[in-house]
Amino acid sequence: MKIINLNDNNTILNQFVSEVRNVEVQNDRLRFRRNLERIGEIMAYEISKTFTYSPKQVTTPLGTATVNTPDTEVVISTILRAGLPFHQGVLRYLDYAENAFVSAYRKYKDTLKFDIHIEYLASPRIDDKVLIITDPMLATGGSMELSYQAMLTKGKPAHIHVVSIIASQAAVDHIASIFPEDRTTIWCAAIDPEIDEHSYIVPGLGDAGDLAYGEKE
Ligand SMILES: O=P(O)(O)OC[C@H]1O[C@H](OP(=O)(O)OP(=O)(O)O)[C@H](O)[C@@H]1O
Ligand SMILES: O=c1cc[nH]c(=O)[nH]1
Ligand SMILES: [Mg+2]
Repeated sequence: MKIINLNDNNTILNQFVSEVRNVEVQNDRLRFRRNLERIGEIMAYEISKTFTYSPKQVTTPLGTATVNTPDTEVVISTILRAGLPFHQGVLRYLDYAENAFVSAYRKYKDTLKFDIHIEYLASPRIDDKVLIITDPMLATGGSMELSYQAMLTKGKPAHIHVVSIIASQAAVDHIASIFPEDRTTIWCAAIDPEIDEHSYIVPGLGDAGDLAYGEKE
């Protein structure tokens, strides 16, 4: 399994990741959502390097040009809520992609214990397509695991890109142990060392869904 941490190279991506983490900046919801989108745009560009391409003829006003364009069939799937702006960023570059939406939320039994509930799935068939599952946060990896299982009711993808912004080391290890080894790539912009007793990533950024859309009741 390939694990690609885009933080290994210094690019402008670091600025956007710094802003979503920063308590002085992250409460500007518009900027927070836009930064998730911008990171999604960069990730889409990086992932596009793995697609298959073939030459096509394009008629210009002055002649004919040959351009290699992608042939890969892509489904972009997102995990509600925090995945929405991230998904939007990825979709902005992969405009021919199909789309899927899964809801996953933590239902707390007490302040520390919770189950993850999947209640909604809207997806096309995914057989033999490239599945990109977007979620900015991978804490325990539980939401990603259950969302992927839900997606499998729609077929068997040719390849799975698990795309996040901040992943805990534990989540990366968990996903590497359960996703198909030869057909999965994990992309992230940071791997953080810990999760706390509430299963939040440390240092992380806090609650991505609340920062994007406001607190839940
Ligand atoms: O790896 P996990 O331990 O499952 O945690 C990560 C999940 O938590 C966040 O969603 P959350 O449950 O907060 O829902 P929200 O997007 O509606 O806020 C995040 O977007 C992931 O889906
Ligand atoms: O650190 C975390 C964990 C779960 N959900 C978040 O938004 N952040
Ligand atoms: Mg949340």
